[in-house]
Amino acid sequence: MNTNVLIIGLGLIGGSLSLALQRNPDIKIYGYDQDEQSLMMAKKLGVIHEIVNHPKEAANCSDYIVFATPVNITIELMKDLPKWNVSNTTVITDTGSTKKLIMKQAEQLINEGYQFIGGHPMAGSHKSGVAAAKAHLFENAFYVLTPHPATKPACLSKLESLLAPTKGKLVKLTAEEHDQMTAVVSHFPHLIAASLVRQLKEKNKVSPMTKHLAAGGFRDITRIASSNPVMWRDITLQNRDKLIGMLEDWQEEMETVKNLLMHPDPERIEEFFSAAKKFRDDLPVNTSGAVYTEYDLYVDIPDYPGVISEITGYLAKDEISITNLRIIETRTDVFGVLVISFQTPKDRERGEACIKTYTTFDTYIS
Ligand SMILES: NC(=O)c1ccc[n+]([C@@H]2O[C@H](COP(=O)([O-])OP(=O)(O)OC[C@H]3O[C@@H](n4cnc5c(N)ncnc54)[C@H](O)[C@@H]3O)[C@@H](O)[C@H]2O)c1
Ligand SMILES: O=C(O)C(=O)C[C@]1(C(=O)O)C=C[C@@H](O)C=C1
Repeated sequence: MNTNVLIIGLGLIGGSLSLALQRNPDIKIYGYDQDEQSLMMAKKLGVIHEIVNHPKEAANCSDYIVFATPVNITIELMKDLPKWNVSNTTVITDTGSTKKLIMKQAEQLINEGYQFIGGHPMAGSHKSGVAAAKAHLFENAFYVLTPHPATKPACLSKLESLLAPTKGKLVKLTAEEHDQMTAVVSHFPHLIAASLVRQLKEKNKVSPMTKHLAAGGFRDITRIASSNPVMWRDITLQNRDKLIGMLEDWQEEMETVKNLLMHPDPERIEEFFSAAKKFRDDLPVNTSGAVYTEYDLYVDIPDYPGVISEITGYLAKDEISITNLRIIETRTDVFGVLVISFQTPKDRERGEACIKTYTTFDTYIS
């Protein structure tokens, strides 16, 4: 017998979850999105099995309901849910990046007899929309669940078994713990990335060449500034108090940095960088999720038409998958640097060997 799942919000996360859940052939996915184009595309790409034009159409026959909408919208939809004729055995969850206000709203549903367990897969991208959805997005990433104290173990197990095909690492946290930790590793870094880009924008008015000098370093640290502003507006609003606390700590840290600059002492400056490097190098890089893990290969390429398709052609011939391609435009003479990202170190090793076999281009791993 089919297990019916209704996914509301068919963007990057709802779409990726839907694709991952379909690894279980018994799952049937009903999809709803307020955006008609996303809905049509989700169906066309095989991300969902069936379109519904209102959550009500599938809510009463669904074993699970997943909200994968921006966090403020999720709260609004949760208020509406009692009108959808949902069974008290249906497990309701969400994918929102914040948990405290969502769990506060869930309290009302739980008091009315509904089953709600908060969820947040700690993997994503700066890209939005169903076209960016990937079945493997959550593999090896932490997938946080925030059960309510009244949640029955059987209900939690039921959700855990639904999510098993994501191959995420399911962990339980309270909403408070979740929002504190994600403020540190996700929400605050997004504010800082946006601020760095805003600072560049201002400085660039004075020296318009500045932005052209932005190479790997600036691009790496600010990639997430290209994320969806509406999604980040809502996350920021919902985790405002934790972010204010983070900002106060940050201001202290910046005072320390200022001090290092005002009273320069080479040893202390080196120690400042060393302590950060040591901790960063020790982060668990072999997992996906909170730590960005693409494996980059740098290739010095001459500037002639077709060079990129030539390289991707060799990789395709040897059946080596890549996850991203970009060119660092720091050098305007005859060479540029092509950065090819792979999903695993093994793929990168094969990619490097392949390029060395077919070309004389220099390759580097940073
Ligand atoms: N992007 C990430 O990296 C990431 C990672 C983990 C969790 N999340 C969380 O997952 C949720 C979805 O994020 P996303 O990246 O998939 O966003 P997205 O913008 O790619 O998708 C959101 C989808 O929700 C739809 N939507 C908006 N209002 C709606 C409504 N009233 N009814 C139905 N559908 C509606 C939009 O049309 C869109 O298709 C958010 O709560 C976000 O905080 C995001
Ligand atoms: O990789 C990215 O672009 C992300 O921003 C993903 C990211 C994160 O901050 O790590 C963003 C929001 C989520 O709730 C979880 C993951």
